[in-house]
Amino acid sequence: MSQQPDREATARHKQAAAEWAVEGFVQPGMVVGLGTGSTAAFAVQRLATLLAQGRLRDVVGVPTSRATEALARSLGVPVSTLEAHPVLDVTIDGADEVAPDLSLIKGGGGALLREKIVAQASERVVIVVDAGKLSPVLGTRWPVPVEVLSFGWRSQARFLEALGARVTVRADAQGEPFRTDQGNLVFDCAFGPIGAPAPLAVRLGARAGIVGHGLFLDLATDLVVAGPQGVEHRAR
Ligand SMILES: O=C(CO)[C@H](O)[C@H](O)COP(=O)(O)O
Repeated sequence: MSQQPDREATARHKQAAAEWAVEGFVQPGMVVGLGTGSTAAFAVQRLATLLAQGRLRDVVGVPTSRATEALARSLGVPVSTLEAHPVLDVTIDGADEVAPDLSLIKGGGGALLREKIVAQASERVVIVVDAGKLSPVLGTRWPVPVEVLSFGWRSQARFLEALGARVTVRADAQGEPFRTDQGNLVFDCAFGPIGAPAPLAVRLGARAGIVGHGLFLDLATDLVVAGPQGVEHRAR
């Protein structure tokens, strides 16, 4: 079987989830966190369409990355900052892996730190995914991205290996070390299935030099997942 139809179906499901979330959760006058990645991009596009059609008004977006900011601006979605809007009504963002309790692995696009800051400032965090992102246990499908300061990065790699991770320094399309919007490195840390993500998150959060990690625990309030059977909404 060719891979192409699967990719097309996945893209359709991402789009369906994102559009459902925008239509279901964004109201006139809201401040909306704009996630990063291909699924979140569908949400930004839908927001732009509804604004252009006059079916939504007075909405302002707070982007989670430079890429999302550029996309929103190019589509005419008004953008602002977390400094100007420290409390957001809702954020719509994608994820790499979603466990049944709506804990997440995020950061496949490298925007994990800003995504978590924006999510923590949001009253509602709506995660939009295709059904292929669902997982019984975090770490089964995806490594945990960890954002690391360049200073002393080898020490952080050793620390992460001591925690049981197989560490890969993320590279960009040119084969150079990938840099986040903050200029930091990303280590993709394959722990395998993570039975107890909360203690791991505490260890990662306590380590100087680690500036962020992709374990998003107790943050998502809603999941919108689309697959061959249609769109499903789950609230935590
Ligand atoms: O966390 C993210 C970016 O840092 C993305 O939301 C995540 O990687 C999912 O991406 P996509 O929607 O392209 O599958």
